[in-house]
Amino acid sequence: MGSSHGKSSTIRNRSVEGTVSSDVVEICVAEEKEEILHTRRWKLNPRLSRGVPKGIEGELVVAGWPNWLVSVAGDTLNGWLPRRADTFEKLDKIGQGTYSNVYKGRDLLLNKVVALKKVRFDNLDPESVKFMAREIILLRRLGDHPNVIKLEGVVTSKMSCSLYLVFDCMEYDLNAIQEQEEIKCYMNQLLKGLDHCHSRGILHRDVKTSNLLVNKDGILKIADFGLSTFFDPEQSIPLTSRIVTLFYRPPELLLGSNYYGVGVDLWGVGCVLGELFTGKPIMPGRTEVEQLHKIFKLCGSPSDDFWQKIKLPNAEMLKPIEPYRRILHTTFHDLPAAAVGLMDTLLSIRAEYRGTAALALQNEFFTTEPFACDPSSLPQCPPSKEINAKKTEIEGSRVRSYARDKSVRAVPAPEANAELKSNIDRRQLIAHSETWNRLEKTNEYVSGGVINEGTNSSTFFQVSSRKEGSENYTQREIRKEPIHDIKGKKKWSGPLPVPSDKMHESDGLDLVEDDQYFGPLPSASKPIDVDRIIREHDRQIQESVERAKQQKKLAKARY
Ligand SMILES: Nc1ncnc2c1ncn2[C@@H]1O[C@H](COP(=O)(O)OP(=O)(O)OP(=O)(O)O)[C@@H](O)[C@H]1O
Repeated sequence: MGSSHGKSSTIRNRSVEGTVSSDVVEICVAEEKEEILHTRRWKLNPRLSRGVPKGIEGELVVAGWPNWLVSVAGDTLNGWLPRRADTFEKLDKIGQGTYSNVYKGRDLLLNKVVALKKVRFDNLDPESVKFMAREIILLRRLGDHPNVIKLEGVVTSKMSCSLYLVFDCMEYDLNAIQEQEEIKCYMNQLLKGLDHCHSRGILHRDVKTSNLLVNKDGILKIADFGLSTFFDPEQSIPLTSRIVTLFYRPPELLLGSNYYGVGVDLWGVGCVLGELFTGKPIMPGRTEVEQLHKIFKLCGSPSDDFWQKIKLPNAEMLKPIEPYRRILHTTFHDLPAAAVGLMDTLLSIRAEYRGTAALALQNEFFTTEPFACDPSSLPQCPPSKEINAKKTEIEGSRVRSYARDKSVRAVPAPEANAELKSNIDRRQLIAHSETWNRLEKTNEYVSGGVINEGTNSSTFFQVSSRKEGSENYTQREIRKEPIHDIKGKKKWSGPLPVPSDKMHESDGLDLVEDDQYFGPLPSASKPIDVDRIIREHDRQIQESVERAKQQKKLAKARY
């Protein structure tokens, strides 16, 4: 586990409910600024980047790239031409993320089916543009690897002010799988993809089953690099600890470490491995504190020696009163021994014991029978992603069998929603801090084209409770579903206010309207009050947690 360096140790005042005080976030913001600087350092390193010689910027703009994108991702665009919107035909909607809608499309030039990820930008929010540009930079750096989603191109369009990322179109999400040979096959591909990312100096930082996509040939590709970052293998540059979807977040991040490496992704791989065997997330915490508690209950709590040596910001407050024994092997006694062996390594509390993706590929799990099957022999399980997208409205693809259980009753979970809100705000915050950083450092306002979809966060969490089963590792399950059905009608917004829930399903024509002209951007007229956003954010979470507590009390009193 990384140690705390310098200013991180000044982080304090973290409340037990998992809310974060503004000074904590201030430091996180500062660290994210460092991270962005780090990214710049990588960009400027001639070994890692071609850089944009003077004059090339002009050429890029002449080539049709919008100014705003050239200014933040110029070197990455070098050698690329923007694709015209009318060279694609938009077909069905096949997915929806917090920040994007994903459509199946046809590349009319190559006569090939592709996925078009339409990225939403908040109104007058150029920092979101920069955030997105970072995703493009990372994806281009990753290049072409069979197990990493390939960015085939970028499409820009004037009228709708949208940006589309073009990817290979994948047919399936990674569902629960029964056969060991199949799980080995997918895990093998996942680790190869991850090894490629790490060897290119990139941490994914959001490894989870829903970000692992599979095509009809059984090829798994790691997708969604929206939270990814460049990293320093020596772990000398601080990174934010507020990333990775909660269920898959490693203990060092929950304890507030800002110096971490490949271990954060390997922890996620361990969670995915368990989930593929059991069919549900193995540690579904609802808050950061509960997540850490679940981790300690399953993986054991660290020794006193560890707590004494560790200098992580939240360590003191989060140390369990009673130590927990590691019960991974007993909990998963039904699973093949080699699988639990690999989980045991990947789910090490100490990040350095998790090893690397390359080492995991040599694990006994892969070298003993039954061996991984060939991707081409994997069963082609219907439904396709289009059907899946529709099905998601009702039951959510990864928990289908679970949802069929009559005893499952969906109840809104304020804490879970608070967590989601927190995640959404976090990305927003990172984006804000990024701009703020630039404004402070260069005294320059971002200019360029604002892409405004008028939409914002648009997913919700639903917590399903069921009768406790024999497994002691999961009593509750949280499903993530789109708020909108496939026709774009709002289903249920959950208790949290969604800032803007307009959906632009009718913007399907924007891909065939005209070329890539972007007018000048309105400049940011007013600095963003990051503190205010953070205070408001913390207050909302606190309120949600309080409400949840009240509800629990009331429910107890009733029975
Ligand atoms: N290349 C692809 N082929 C098929 N479907 C895809 C592809 N890329 C994304 N999707 C679908 O769209 C969904 C959203 O995509 P993605 O996760 O990249 O968006 P996001 O806005 O970054 O989401 P998140 O909320 O996970 O951060 C995915 O869960 C997946 O189902």
